[in-house]
Amino acid sequence: MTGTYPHTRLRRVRATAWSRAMHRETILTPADLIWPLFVTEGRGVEQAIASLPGVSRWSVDQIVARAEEAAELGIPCLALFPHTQPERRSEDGKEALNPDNLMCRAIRAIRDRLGDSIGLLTDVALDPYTSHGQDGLIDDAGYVLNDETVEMLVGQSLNQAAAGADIIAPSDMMDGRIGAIRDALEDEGHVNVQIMSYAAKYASSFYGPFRDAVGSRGLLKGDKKTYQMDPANTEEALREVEMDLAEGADSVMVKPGLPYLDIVRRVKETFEVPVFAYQVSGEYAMIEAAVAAGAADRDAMVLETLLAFKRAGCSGVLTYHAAHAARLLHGRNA
Ligand SMILES: NCC(=O)CCC(=O)O
Ligand SMILES: [Mg+2]
Repeated sequence: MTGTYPHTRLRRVRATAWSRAMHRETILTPADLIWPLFVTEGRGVEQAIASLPGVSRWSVDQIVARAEEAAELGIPCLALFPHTQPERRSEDGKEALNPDNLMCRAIRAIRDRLGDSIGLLTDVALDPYTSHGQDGLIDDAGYVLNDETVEMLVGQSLNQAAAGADIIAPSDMMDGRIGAIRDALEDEGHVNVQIMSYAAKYASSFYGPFRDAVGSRGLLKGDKKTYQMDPANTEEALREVEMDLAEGADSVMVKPGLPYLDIVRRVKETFEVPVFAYQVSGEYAMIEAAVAAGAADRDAMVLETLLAFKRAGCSGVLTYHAAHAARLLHGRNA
Protein backbone atom coordinates (compact mmCIF):
# COMPACT_ATOMS: atom_id res chain seq x y z
CA MET A 1 0.00 0.00 0.00
CA THR A 2 2.73 2.45 0.97
CA GLY A 3 4.92 3.77 -1.83
CA THR A 4 8.64 4.24 -1.79
CA TYR A 5 10.67 7.32 -1.06
CA PRO A 6 11.17 9.73 -2.82
CA HIS A 7 7.99 9.24 -4.87
CA THR A 8 6.12 8.96 -1.64
CA ARG A 9 6.90 11.64 0.92
CA LEU A 10 4.39 11.53 3.77
CA ARG A 11 5.56 15.00 4.81
CA ARG A 12 4.35 16.47 1.51
CA VAL A 13 0.74 16.96 2.68
CA ARG A 14 1.88 18.31 6.05
CA ALA A 15 3.84 21.20 4.57
CA THR A 16 1.14 23.90 4.86
CA ALA A 17 -1.69 24.70 7.24
CA TRP A 18 -4.35 24.53 4.50
CA SER A 19 -3.17 21.09 3.46
CA ARG A 20 -3.08 19.81 7.03
CA ALA A 21 -6.64 21.09 7.48
CA MET A 22 -7.72 19.34 4.29
CA HIS A 23 -6.27 16.00 5.35
CA ARG A 24 -7.45 16.03 8.94
CA GLU A 25 -9.33 12.80 9.71
CA THR A 26 -10.94 13.75 13.01
CA ILE A 27 -12.72 16.94 14.00
CA LEU A 28 -13.70 18.09 17.47
CA THR A 29 -16.66 20.45 17.90
CA PRO A 30 -18.58 21.78 20.93
CA ALA A 31 -21.35 19.28 20.04
CA ASP A 32 -18.95 16.50 21.09
CA LEU A 33 -18.90 17.72 24.69
CA ILE A 34 -21.02 16.85 27.72
CA TRP A 35 -20.44 19.10 30.74
CA PRO A 36 -20.65 17.51 34.23
CA LEU A 37 -21.93 19.95 36.87
CA PHE A 38 -22.25 19.62 40.66
CA VAL A 39 -25.39 20.96 42.33
CA THR A 40 -25.53 22.12 45.94
CA GLU A 41 -28.09 23.73 48.28
CA GLY A 42 -28.68 27.46 48.67
CA ARG A 43 -29.05 30.51 46.45
CA GLY A 44 -26.28 32.35 44.67
CA VAL A 45 -23.80 29.76 45.94
CA GLU A 46 -20.51 28.83 44.30
CA GLN A 47 -18.29 26.45 46.27
CA ALA A 48 -14.81 25.72 44.97
CA ILE A 49 -13.60 22.10 45.12
CA ALA A 50 -9.98 22.04 46.26
CA SER A 51 -9.00 18.84 44.47
CA LEU A 52 -10.67 20.03 41.23
CA PRO A 53 -9.21 23.51 40.71
CA GLY A 54 -11.47 25.54 38.42
CA VAL A 55 -14.56 23.37 39.09
CA SER A 56 -17.27 24.43 41.55
CA ARG A 57 -20.48 23.24 43.08
CA TRP A 58 -23.34 25.59 42.21
CA SER A 59 -26.74 26.19 43.76
CA VAL A 60 -29.75 25.50 41.53
CA ASP A 61 -30.10 29.14 40.35
CA GLN A 62 -26.42 29.18 39.40
CA ILE A 63 -26.70 25.82 37.63
CA VAL A 64 -29.36 27.44 35.44
CA ALA A 65 -26.85 30.14 34.55
CA ARG A 66 -24.27 27.46 33.67
CA ALA A 67 -26.89 25.73 31.50
CA GLU A 68 -27.52 28.98 29.63
CA GLU A 69 -23.78 29.38 29.16
CA ALA A 70 -23.52 25.82 27.82
CA ALA A 71 -26.39 26.31 25.38
CA GLU A 72 -24.79 29.52 24.16
CA LEU A 73 -21.51 27.66 23.59
CA GLY A 74 -23.20 24.89 21.60
CA ILE A 75 -22.65 22.21 24.27
CA PRO A 76 -25.59 19.87 23.69
CA CYS A 77 -25.88 18.19 27.08
CA LEU A 78 -25.17 18.59 30.80
CA ALA A 79 -24.47 15.76 33.27
CA LEU A 80 -25.83 16.59 36.73
CA PHE A 81 -24.49 15.34 40.08
CA PRO A 82 -25.84 16.35 43.50
CA HIS A 83 -23.85 17.26 46.60
CA THR A 84 -26.36 15.91 49.11
CA GLN A 85 -26.36 17.44 52.59
CA PRO A 86 -24.98 14.96 55.16
CA GLU A 87 -28.29 14.93 57.08
CA ARG A 88 -30.10 13.77 53.95
CA ARG A 89 -27.77 10.83 53.47
CA SER A 90 -28.81 7.47 54.88
CA GLU A 91 -27.89 3.79 54.91
CA ASP A 92 -30.38 3.08 52.09
CA GLY A 93 -29.90 6.31 50.11
CA LYS A 94 -33.66 6.93 49.92
CA GLU A 95 -33.15 10.64 49.21
CA ALA A 96 -32.56 9.40 45.64
CA LEU A 97 -36.33 8.76 45.47
CA ASN A 98 -37.38 12.18 46.79
CA PRO A 99 -39.15 14.12 43.99
CA ASP A 100 -37.84 17.34 45.54
CA ASN A 101 -34.21 16.29 45.91
CA LEU A 102 -31.47 18.55 44.58
CA MET A 103 -31.19 16.67 41.31
CA CYS A 104 -34.92 16.97 40.53
CA ARG A 105 -35.01 20.65 41.47
CA ALA A 106 -32.05 21.32 39.20
CA ILE A 107 -33.67 19.43 36.32
CA ARG A 108 -36.94 21.36 36.66
CA ALA A 109 -35.19 24.73 37.00
CA ILE A 110 -33.11 24.20 33.87
CA ARG A 111 -36.13 22.87 31.98
CA ASP A 112 -38.21 25.92 33.01
CA ARG A 113 -35.58 28.32 31.69
CA LEU A 114 -34.25 26.48 28.64
CA GLY A 115 -36.99 24.12 27.50
CA ASP A 116 -35.67 21.45 25.18
CA SER A 117 -32.70 23.46 23.98
CA ILE A 118 -30.22 21.49 26.09
CA GLY A 119 -30.07 17.82 27.04
CA LEU A 120 -29.98 16.70 30.67
CA LEU A 121 -28.15 13.50 31.50
CA THR A 122 -28.74 12.36 35.06
CA ASP A 123 -26.58 10.04 37.13
CA VAL A 124 -28.26 6.95 38.56
CA ALA A 125 -26.42 5.33 41.50
CA LEU A 126 -26.81 5.71 45.24
CA ASP A 127 -23.34 7.01 46.21
CA PRO A 128 -24.37 10.68 46.45
CA TYR A 129 -27.14 9.66 48.89
CA THR A 130 -25.73 6.85 51.06
CA SER A 131 -24.11 7.37 54.45
CA HIS A 132 -21.46 4.76 53.51
CA GLY A 133 -20.60 6.12 50.06
CA GLN A 134 -21.23 2.86 48.19
CA ASP A 135 -23.32 2.94 45.00
CA GLY A 136 -25.92 0.50 46.34
CA LEU A 137 -27.53 -1.12 49.37
CA ILE A 138 -25.14 -3.09 51.57
CA ASP A 139 -25.49 -6.16 53.76
CA ASP A 140 -23.99 -6.54 57.24
CA ALA A 141 -20.60 -7.41 55.77
CA GLY A 142 -20.64 -4.30 53.59
CA TYR A 143 -21.24 -6.25 50.37
CA VAL A 144 -23.25 -4.29 47.79
CA LEU A 145 -26.46 -6.20 47.07
CA ASN A 146 -27.33 -6.42 43.39
CA ASP A 147 -31.06 -7.08 43.01
CA GLU A 148 -32.17 -4.99 45.98
CA THR A 149 -30.10 -2.10 44.63
CA VAL A 150 -31.61 -2.45 41.16
CA GLU A 151 -35.07 -1.86 42.65
CA MET A 152 -33.86 1.42 44.14
CA LEU A 153 -32.22 2.43 40.86
CA VAL A 154 -35.48 1.87 39.01
CA GLY A 155 -37.22 4.20 41.46
CA GLN A 156 -34.42 6.75 41.15
CA SER A 157 -34.64 6.65 37.35
CA LEU A 158 -38.41 7.14 37.32
CA ASN A 159 -38.02 10.02 39.76
CA GLN A 160 -35.53 11.74 37.43
CA ALA A 161 -37.57 11.02 34.31
CA ALA A 162 -40.68 12.48 35.94
CA ALA A 163 -38.69 15.65 36.74
CA GLY A 164 -37.71 15.95 33.06
CA ALA A 165 -34.42 14.09 32.56
CA ASP A 166 -33.58 13.27 28.92
CA ILE A 167 -30.91 10.63 29.42
CA ILE A 168 -30.78 8.27 32.37
CA ALA A 169 -27.16 7.33 33.01
CA PRO A 170 -26.75 4.43 35.44
CA SER A 171 -23.20 4.49 36.82
CA ASP A 172 -23.64 1.81 39.49
CA MET A 173 -22.51 -1.35 37.60
CA MET A 174 -25.22 -3.61 39.05
CA ASP A 175 -26.16 -6.52 36.76
CA GLY A 176 -29.55 -6.31 35.07
CA ARG A 177 -30.32 -2.68 35.87
CA ILE A 178 -30.57 -1.49 32.27
CA GLY A 179 -33.37 -3.93 31.43
CA ALA A 180 -35.21 -3.17 34.66
CA ILE A 181 -34.97 0.60 34.14
CA ARG A 182 -35.97 0.36 30.46
CA ASP A 183 -39.07 -1.72 31.33
CA ALA A 184 -40.09 0.75 34.01
CA LEU A 185 -39.59 3.77 31.73
CA GLU A 186 -41.73 2.12 29.03
CA ASP A 187 -44.46 1.23 31.55
CA GLU A 188 -44.57 4.82 32.77
CA GLY A 189 -44.77 6.27 29.27
CA HIS A 190 -41.22 7.68 29.17
CA VAL A 191 -40.64 6.04 25.79
CA ASN A 192 -38.26 8.72 24.52
CA VAL A 193 -36.13 8.97 27.64
CA GLN A 194 -32.76 7.54 26.63
CA ILE A 195 -30.43 5.34 28.62
CA MET A 196 -26.69 5.91 28.41
CA SER A 197 -25.19 3.04 30.32
CA TYR A 198 -21.94 3.33 32.19
CA ALA A 199 -21.33 -0.13 30.73
CA ALA A 200 -17.58 -0.49 31.23
CA LYS A 201 -16.79 1.39 34.40
CA TYR A 202 -13.53 0.44 36.03
CA ALA A 203 -12.61 0.38 39.73
CA SER A 204 -10.18 3.22 39.14
CA SER A 205 -7.84 5.38 41.19
CA PHE A 206 -8.88 8.38 39.07
CA TYR A 207 -12.18 9.16 40.86
CA GLY A 208 -10.84 10.82 44.04
CA PRO A 209 -11.71 14.48 43.31
CA PHE A 210 -15.24 13.51 42.18
CA ARG A 211 -15.82 11.93 45.59
CA ASP A 212 -14.80 15.23 47.18
CA ALA A 213 -17.20 17.04 44.87
CA VAL A 214 -20.25 14.95 45.85
CA GLY A 215 -19.08 14.62 49.45
CA SER A 216 -18.62 10.86 49.60
CA ARG A 217 -14.85 10.55 49.90
CA GLY A 218 -14.65 10.66 53.69
CA LEU A 219 -17.63 8.31 54.04
CA LEU A 220 -16.46 5.53 51.75
CA LYS A 221 -14.98 2.54 53.52
CA GLY A 222 -13.19 0.01 51.40
CA ASP A 223 -13.42 0.10 47.63
CA LYS A 224 -15.84 -0.68 44.77
CA LYS A 225 -14.04 -3.70 43.34
CA THR A 226 -16.97 -6.11 43.82
CA TYR A 227 -19.00 -4.23 41.21
CA GLN A 228 -16.75 -1.97 39.12
CA MET A 229 -14.43 -3.67 36.63
CA ASP A 230 -10.83 -4.78 37.11
CA PRO A 231 -8.52 -2.43 35.14
CA ALA A 232 -6.78 -5.55 33.82
CA ASN A 233 -9.79 -6.68 31.77
CA THR A 234 -10.96 -6.00 28.23
CA GLU A 235 -12.93 -9.13 27.14
CA GLU A 236 -15.17 -8.51 30.12
CA ALA A 237 -15.87 -4.96 28.91
CA LEU A 238 -17.29 -6.37 25.68
CA ARG A 239 -19.59 -8.67 27.65
CA GLU A 240 -20.74 -5.75 29.80
CA VAL A 241 -21.52 -3.67 26.71
CA GLU A 242 -23.23 -6.56 24.92
CA MET A 243 -25.53 -7.16 27.89
CA ASP A 244 -26.45 -3.50 28.32
CA LEU A 245 -27.23 -3.13 24.62
CA ALA A 246 -29.37 -6.28 24.72
CA GLU A 247 -31.24 -4.83 27.71
CA GLY A 248 -32.03 -1.61 25.87
CA ALA A 249 -29.19 0.89 26.34
CA ASP A 250 -29.25 3.58 23.61
CA SER A 251 -25.57 4.36 24.06
CA VAL A 252 -22.73 3.10 26.22
CA MET A 253 -19.95 4.71 28.16
CA VAL A 254 -16.40 3.75 29.00
CA LYS A 255 -14.91 5.23 32.17
CA PRO A 256 -12.27 6.48 32.95
CA GLY A 257 -11.25 7.95 29.61
CA LEU A 258 -7.69 8.39 28.39
CA PRO A 259 -6.16 5.32 30.10
CA TYR A 260 -8.99 3.23 28.58
CA LEU A 261 -9.05 4.36 24.93
CA ASP A 262 -8.21 0.79 23.89
CA ILE A 263 -11.56 -0.24 25.39
CA VAL A 264 -13.35 2.55 23.51
CA ARG A 265 -11.83 1.35 20.26
CA ARG A 266 -12.71 -2.32 20.85
CA VAL A 267 -16.28 -1.47 21.85
CA LYS A 268 -16.75 0.79 18.82
CA GLU A 269 -15.34 -1.75 16.37
CA THR A 270 -17.28 -4.64 17.87
CA PHE A 271 -20.73 -3.10 18.25
CA GLU A 272 -20.85 0.01 16.02
CA VAL A 273 -23.09 1.87 18.47
CA PRO A 274 -22.71 5.34 20.00
CA VAL A 275 -19.84 5.17 22.51
CA PHE A 276 -19.09 7.93 24.99
CA ALA A 277 -16.20 8.23 27.42
CA TYR A 278 -15.81 10.08 30.70
CA GLN A 279 -12.60 12.06 31.12
CA VAL A 280 -12.88 11.75 34.88
CA SER A 281 -11.94 14.01 37.75
CA GLY A 282 -8.48 12.53 38.27
CA GLU A 283 -7.68 13.05 34.61
CA TYR A 284 -8.84 16.67 34.83
CA ALA A 285 -6.76 17.13 38.00
CA MET A 286 -3.67 15.65 36.30
CA ILE A 287 -3.93 18.16 33.46
CA GLU A 288 -4.41 21.06 35.87
CA ALA A 289 -1.48 19.86 38.01
CA ALA A 290 0.75 19.67 34.94
CA VAL A 291 -0.30 23.20 33.99
CA ALA A 292 0.32 24.49 37.53
CA ALA A 293 3.78 22.88 37.49
CA GLY A 294 4.61 24.68 34.25
CA ALA A 295 4.87 21.34 32.48
CA ALA A 296 2.10 21.84 29.94
CA ASP A 297 0.04 24.33 27.97
CA ARG A 298 -3.56 23.94 29.18
CA ASP A 299 -5.36 24.87 25.97
CA ALA A 300 -3.27 22.60 23.77
CA MET A 301 -3.49 19.70 26.19
CA VAL A 302 -7.25 20.01 26.64
CA LEU A 303 -7.92 20.03 22.91
CA GLU A 304 -5.44 17.23 22.17
CA THR A 305 -6.84 14.90 24.83
CA LEU A 306 -10.42 15.54 23.70
CA LEU A 307 -9.48 14.96 20.07
CA ALA A 308 -7.93 11.63 21.10
CA PHE A 309 -11.34 10.46 22.34
CA LYS A 310 -12.89 11.26 18.97
CA ARG A 311 -10.06 9.53 17.12
CA ALA A 312 -10.54 6.41 19.26
CA GLY A 313 -14.19 6.24 18.21
CA CYS A 314 -16.17 8.27 20.74
CA SER A 315 -19.35 10.07 19.75
CA GLY A 316 -18.71 12.45 22.62
CA VAL A 317 -16.86 13.04 25.87
CA LEU A 318 -17.94 13.98 29.37
CA THR A 319 -15.33 16.47 30.51
CA TYR A 320 -14.98 19.10 33.25
CA HIS A 321 -13.11 21.16 30.63
CA ALA A 322 -16.22 21.30 28.40
CA ALA A 323 -16.95 25.04 28.64
CA HIS A 324 -13.28 25.96 28.33
CA ALA A 325 -12.83 23.65 25.34
CA ALA A 326 -15.97 24.97 23.65
CA ARG A 327 -14.69 28.53 23.99
CA LEU A 328 -11.38 27.50 22.48
CA LEU A 329 -13.16 25.77 19.61
CA HIS A 330 -15.14 28.96 18.96
CA GLY A 331 -11.88 30.84 18.89
CA ARG A 332 -12.83 32.89 21.94
CA ASN A 333 -10.47 33.64 24.76
CA ALA A 334 -11.50 31.49 27.70
N1 LIG B 1 -20.67 8.49 38.38
C1 LIG B 1 -19.86 9.53 37.93
C2 LIG B 1 -18.47 9.43 38.43
O1 LIG B 1 -18.18 8.54 39.20
C3 LIG B 1 -17.48 10.45 37.94
C4 LIG B 1 -16.09 10.10 38.34
C5 LIG B 1 -15.07 11.20 38.17
O2 LIG B 1 -15.26 12.23 37.50
O3 LIG B 1 -14.01 10.99 38.73
MG1 LIG C 1 -23.09 -4.46 33.60
